Amino acid sequence: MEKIIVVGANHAGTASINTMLDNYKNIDVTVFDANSNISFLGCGMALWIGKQIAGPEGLFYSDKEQLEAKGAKVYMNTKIDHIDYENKIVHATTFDGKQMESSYDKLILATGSLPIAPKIPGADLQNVQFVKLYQNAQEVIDKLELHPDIQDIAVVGAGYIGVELAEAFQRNGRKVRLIDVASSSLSSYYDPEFTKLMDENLSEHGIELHYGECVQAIKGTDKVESIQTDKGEYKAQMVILAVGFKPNNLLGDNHLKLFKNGAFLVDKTQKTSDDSVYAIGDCATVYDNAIQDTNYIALATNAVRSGIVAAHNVCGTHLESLGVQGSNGIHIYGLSMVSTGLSLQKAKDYGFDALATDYEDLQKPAFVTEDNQPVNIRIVYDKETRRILGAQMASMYDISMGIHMFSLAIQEKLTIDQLKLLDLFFLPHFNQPYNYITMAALTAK
Ligand SMILES: Cc1cc2nc3c(=O)[nH]c(=O)nc-3n(C[C@H](O)[C@H](O)[C@H](O)COP(=O)(O)OP(=O)(O)OC[C@H]3O[C@@H](n4cnc5c(N)ncnc54)[C@H](O)[C@@H]3O)c2cc1C
Ligand SMILES: NC(=O)C1=CN([C@@H]2O[C@H](COP(=O)(O)OP(=O)(O)OC[C@H]3O[C@@H](n4cnc5c(N)ncnc54)[C@H](O)[C@@H]3O)[C@@H](O)[C@H]2O)C=CC1
Repeated sequence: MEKIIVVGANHAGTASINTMLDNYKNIDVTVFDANSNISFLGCGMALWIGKQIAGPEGLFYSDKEQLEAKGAKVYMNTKIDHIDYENKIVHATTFDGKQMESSYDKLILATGSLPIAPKIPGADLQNVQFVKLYQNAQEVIDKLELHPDIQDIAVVGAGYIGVELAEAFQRNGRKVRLIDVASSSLSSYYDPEFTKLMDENLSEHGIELHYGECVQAIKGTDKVESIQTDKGEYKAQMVILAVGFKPNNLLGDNHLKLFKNGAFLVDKTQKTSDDSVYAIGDCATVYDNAIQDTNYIALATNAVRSGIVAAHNVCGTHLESLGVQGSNGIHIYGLSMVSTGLSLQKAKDYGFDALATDYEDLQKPAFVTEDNQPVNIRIVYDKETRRILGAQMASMYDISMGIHMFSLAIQEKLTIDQLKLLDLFFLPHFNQPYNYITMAALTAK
């Protein structure tokens, strides 16, 4: 019987374990996770802090018992310290400090990512918080409930986590300052024409924006009292550090080949440079269809799909990943923004001779007065090949489903010209006969 070990049972690991156990017999699956819980949906953290959901109960979709009921052996609170790749043995420390080892035929690394820790004085003060695990969210919430004197919260990093938490803390009644070195929020996902909409939205709801500011120190005696940037010092009784993720490659041991940011380099079957070892989720690279090359994009959606792909390959069915576009979305005070592929700025940074076509219109014909909102769309494409490289959409209307089509367009290497006459249905309840997608494509240079 083939012995498979999975290290890490969060989104990527759980997807691979379920796929193996649901589809294959005669396999022996052993799982190790250093944490006490699995499958926490981090996206729910902001909703929980902002009191938009009652509590964290619904934010888990799997656990040790469910995986064991399917036949896996699951060791929680058990950290793999070292892997002997030559003899195919993992060495672990259990929750009660005991050492154990286990051998494998195939190994799946799903060790995820770690929050980047900015190297600044004061980062070890009380109430300086990372926000990745369920326990992190619980700690923040406990502190907010127990310490009403925490009134000023500085959120460092205006990426996805920072923006979502800024809204959450403001909804929780706190004064929020959002600090980023970049000149806007969400700068790696959207162009300024779109981030402007988000930043106006945040400002209108009382979030104080401090962009183009570099954090130099967090100050206080035991607890945080203020945060110092190159442009000013701001009161803060809590500081959230959300400046991105780095791949957790600690088990690579100079044995596995790494991508430039340290992620385990994998092929389209999720196999690493060692034939017996696969890597999935945030610890691994992805194939990025927008740039048609290897890349690193940390998202739960990628984690789940890469887990499915690895599971089939490990169990003997050849399956290649289709690649990803980094499709993502955010919803802040009713404003929905979705994007896929490259922004115009990013496309240029990658060396594309890129153009963008923009369009703004109402979602539905003007005679529809109910729930009819303006929509902004930008489609980014390559000037020479006309290949669609990315798309961004923003509206107070729920335009989220539209971006999936652009995700597929990038995956299938469609051109902006093919989009011009694409059959898109029309019904006034939903859209316009000359809808903004068609119009953006038709008006592309
Ligand atoms: C606040 C927040 C909101 C987010 N919102 C979204 C969203 O809306 N949409 C989206 O697509 N993505 C979102 N993400 C990103 C998403 O959570 C990650 O991409 C996803 O968690 C990656 O899953 P993973 O299983 O690869 O890694 P991780 O979630 O990092 O899990 C890795 C697992 O490996 C275990 N592990 C690590 N090392 C060892 C070891 N040595 N021994 C044993 N076990 C080990 C850890 O305990 C952990 O359980 C969000 C993240 C956060 C923090
Ligand atoms: N809705 C979604 O899809 C969500 C996705 N995620 C994913 O989780 C991962 C981690 O999210 P984030 O931590 O928000 O990363 P991020 O990459 O989205 O944003 C990090 C931000 O920190 C800024 N930054 C970097 N160094 C800084 C410094 N020293 N000082 C101030 N600002 C600094 C960057 O300019 C950037 O705006 C990302 O891959 C993200 O896509 C997280 C939350 C929600």
